[in-house]
Amino acid sequence: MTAVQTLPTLDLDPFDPEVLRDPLPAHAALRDAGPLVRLPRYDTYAIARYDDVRAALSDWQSFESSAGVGLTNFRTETPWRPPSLLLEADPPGHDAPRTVLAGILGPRALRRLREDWAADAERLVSDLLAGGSAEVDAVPALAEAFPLRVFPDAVGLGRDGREHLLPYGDHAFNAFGPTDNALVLAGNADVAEHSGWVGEQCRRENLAPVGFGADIWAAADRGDLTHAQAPLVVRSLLTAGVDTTVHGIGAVLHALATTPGAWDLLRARPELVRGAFDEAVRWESPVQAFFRTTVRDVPVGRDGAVLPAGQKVLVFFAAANRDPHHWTDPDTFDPTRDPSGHVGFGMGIHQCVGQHVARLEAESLLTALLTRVTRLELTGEPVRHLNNTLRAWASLPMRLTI
Ligand code: HEM
Ligand SMILES: C=Cc1ccc(C(=O)O)cc1
Repeated sequence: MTAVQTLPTLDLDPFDPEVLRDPLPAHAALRDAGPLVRLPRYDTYAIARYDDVRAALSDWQSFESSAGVGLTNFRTETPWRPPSLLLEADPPGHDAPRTVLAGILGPRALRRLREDWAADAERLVSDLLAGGSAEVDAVPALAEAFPLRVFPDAVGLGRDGREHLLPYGDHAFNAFGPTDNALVLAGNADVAEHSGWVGEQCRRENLAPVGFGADIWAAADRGDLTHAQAPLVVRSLLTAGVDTTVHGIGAVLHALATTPGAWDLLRARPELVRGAFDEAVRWESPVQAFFRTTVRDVPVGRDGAVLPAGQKVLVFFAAANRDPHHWTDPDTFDPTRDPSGHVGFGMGIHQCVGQHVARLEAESLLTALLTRVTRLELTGEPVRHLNNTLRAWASLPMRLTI
């Protein structure tokens, strides 16, 4: 057994802005250091190798989420908002909300949206190309515009105030990091306003009679949830379901514009579109890492390392998704790769319950673009949007040639 003081140690700050801007060297250093690495900077630990990340995510009994999946330990510190009934819960409490959302967001339930979202995507792309080929910033014009056009309607939100959604989610994802870091402090000024608006939208009377929100409240009427739980489950959709897909779509557009031949390949082989989105989620990992908390002394890896009970440990989805011991040529975006097994949507009981929504949004938009656009290329330097948890683009200057 390797005592904690002899564990590999890195004086690494995963939330340093320069690491957030380019995390790849830090991820490689974490993988190379060992299956379990001490990060004394935050009195925490890191797991970055694919096999060990997958093992930790699959062992919720040893690695719990109910102490929070950020650096804050809910056992000893006050969360900034009431904990999520899914993300920050474990069985048995996690079970009912998860079963309800899995039913509402499952592939079958989404069939009714496929036609509407395809039409919405075609309208958005047609408007962009009304004057022929176009030069756009693909982040606001496509990556933000399409999810914000279809998802709030699918949830059943009213028309007003939707501009709160992105900044609310951005703050929520920052708040999984250190609560005293610059990104969190900058968000604190407006979080009450954004959070207040989001909370209001989760009330039954503010949701449309048809949509994911209404479905959640109907589940409460059936007794599958309590009525007290319903608004928090709606809040999960609003927290997890916007910024993630915006940055997932940003990632796949950037990947397709910068990988020679990829756009032509998808135009010739539209059946590759869904796989290409998952490959982008693997390659970019819009959600980089979440914490777990050890319930008992847990062995990690096969060299005798043991993580003591009660410790926060950062589980790096992004580092696992580029582990050369698991993936061939991991740093290459390859739309013909079979990306199954990637942990960009997590793994195990907390694996993303909205992944089918994300795939349908991406597929709808990409299909509309591939039909009309013969060439997609960058026309300027992309600009990163920094966040403690999200890997994101602030700007993607592009030319869409028809
Ligand atoms: C590209 C888009 C997305 C990415 C990369 C993503 C990523 C993830 C990841 C990594 C997890 C696991 C968290 C953990 O293990 O602690 C997760 C969970 C979750 N996601 Fe997603 N997500 C995306 C889109 C969505 C959407 C569109 C929704 C809602 C419609 C959603 C709702 C959720 C919820 C509620 C959970 C918690 C599940 C549970 O704890 O049982 N996500 N997501
Ligand atoms: C993957 C991110 C995520 C963020 C928030 C929630 C939630 O609030 O339940 C779930 C997932």
